[in-house]
Amino acid sequence: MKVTPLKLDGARIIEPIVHGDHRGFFMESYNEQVMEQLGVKYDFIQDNQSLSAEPGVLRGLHYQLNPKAQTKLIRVLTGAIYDLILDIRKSSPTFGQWVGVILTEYNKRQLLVPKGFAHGFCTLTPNTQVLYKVDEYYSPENDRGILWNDPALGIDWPVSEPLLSDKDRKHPTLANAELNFD
Ligand SMILES: Cc1cn([C@H]2C[C@H](O)[C@@H](COP(=O)(O)OP(=O)(O)O[C@H]3O[C@H](C)C(=O)[C@H](O)[C@H]3O)O2)c(=O)[nH]c1=O
Repeated sequence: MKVTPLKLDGARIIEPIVHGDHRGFFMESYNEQVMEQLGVKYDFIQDNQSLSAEPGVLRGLHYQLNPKAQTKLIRVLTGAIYDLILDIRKSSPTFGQWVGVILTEYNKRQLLVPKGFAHGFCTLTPNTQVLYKVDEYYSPENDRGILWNDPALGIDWPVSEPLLSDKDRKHPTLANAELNFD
């Protein structure tokens, strides 16, 4: 397993070892001991899965407020996504900065999103299934979002008119978002 830090402190790309043979492949998609040896120790307690039927579906940008903030470990089971994280830690030198990565069923890359980040993705293929682990339970009362196309962020999404949930159409901009991350 390989861990590569991203430019936003705490965010990392995780690449598992893939054992290919004439039948296909096998991989340990998650191994707590190996992750801990690589300095990635989290107590994940919930697995999530979403299916997006069409390319151009955009889910995000989501986060949960403290004390229910979530670390997320995201991977793609089928299809491909442009996965994006936004630093919303007010004291961070990279506050308001974002990074996007391509996760696919073929590159098998995983994105580790620490607490204090908003997260979202845009699907690049039909029938895209995303799996992710979180270390805090879902908390609707602490569920918040930031507008996907907030002009102040200048996010370079691979789609201009995404398919959004009603909820995701109505999030505030970062400047007006409720934040409680140091
Ligand atoms: C997140 C979550 C949602 N739900 C229910 C609430 C709604 O009735 C339904 C769909 O929820 P939502 O529209 O928030 O799902 P997504 O738009 O895919 O959002 C998710 O995907 C983006 C990219 C994220 O990063 C978030 O973790 C997560 O919010 O599932 C649950 O029952 N448990 C949960 O943990």
